[in-house]
Amino acid sequence: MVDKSKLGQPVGTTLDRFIKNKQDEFSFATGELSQILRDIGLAGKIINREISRAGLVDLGGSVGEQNIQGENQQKLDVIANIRFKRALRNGGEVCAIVSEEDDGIIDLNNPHGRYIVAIDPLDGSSNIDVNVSIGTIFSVYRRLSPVGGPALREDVLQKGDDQVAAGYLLYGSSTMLVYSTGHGVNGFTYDPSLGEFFLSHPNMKTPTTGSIYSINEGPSQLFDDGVRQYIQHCKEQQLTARYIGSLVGDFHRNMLKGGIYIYPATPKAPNGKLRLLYECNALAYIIEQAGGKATNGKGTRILDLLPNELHQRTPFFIGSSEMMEMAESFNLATADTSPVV
Ligand SMILES: O=P(O)(O)OC[C@H]1O[C@](O)(COP(=O)(O)O)[C@@H](O)[C@@H]1O
Repeated sequence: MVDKSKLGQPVGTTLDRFIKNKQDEFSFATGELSQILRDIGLAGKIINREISRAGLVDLGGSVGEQNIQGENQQKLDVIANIRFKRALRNGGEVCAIVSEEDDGIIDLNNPHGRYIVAIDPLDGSSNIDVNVSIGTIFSVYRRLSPVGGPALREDVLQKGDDQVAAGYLLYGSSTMLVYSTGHGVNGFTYDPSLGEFFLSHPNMKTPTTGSIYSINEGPSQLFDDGVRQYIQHCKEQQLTARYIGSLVGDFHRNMLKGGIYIYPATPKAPNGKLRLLYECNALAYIIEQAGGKATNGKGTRILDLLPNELHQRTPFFIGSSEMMEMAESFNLATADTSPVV
């Protein structure tokens, strides 16, 4: 029975208070990581504002240039990239970031910062003009090189397992910030009237199985036999095909409801489309913290992949644990032995 007296009331704990309470639970915590999460939350609020008025102030459409990935940069891609860099520079804890939108390592002029951030400032941005959900994806690592000097390649080319925090913002029918520092996953919903994120999804867990499979089936004739057979299996089981084509939205829905998301390799794109550092690592960290799995479809955990370049891509299989095991059983049975990374 719904308690009607509570309907419409915001949940009490703000993002700031939650972060502070968590920090107090760890006597060794210095507050630096907390500051980074607050900075990301602040930049997220600004991006949320820009997205919600994009159609009114000519922020839709592309800037007429391509990013390092060869993709058309949208105006909001550029704005989001600037906003996150500025927030993290001003916060002072991050010495460098790597971004899906930039070629190399961006030094933030905080040589004493002990953290690195990898970010996709606005994922799925080709959907902006048609008002579909988009997102920001981020990973936080501790730097390996000595504090005081510039960040090095080894600082940014760490395994997903080395993340100390990761998460995403989803700009959807409501805006959410979901993150983990390795102690479970918590989700916060933005109340625009108060300008605050409130804890709305404490201790998120993904169901062990579900009824949704998400894959762009357009080029399915190019997929490995295993992937094609798994899709056929999903159809025979009468699972529901759901694919927005905007990773954060597809991921978030499946995490809440139970499902699997696949972006496989094709002969033209032997490592798939999605970027290990900016997209896959953070979501793999979140799904594992929520009880699910993420692999490259050939038995290797995403979080075990050691990147050797900033913009490296990987085939991506992520979701509920039982569905992942089933998908891998098809894919591995027909896999060739050539390495995928
Ligand atoms: O159109 P496709 O090939 O299915 O790809 C969709 C995927 O590409 C992405 O849009 C990549 O995002 P960007 O274009 O922002 O890099 C993901 O969000 C999405 O899951």
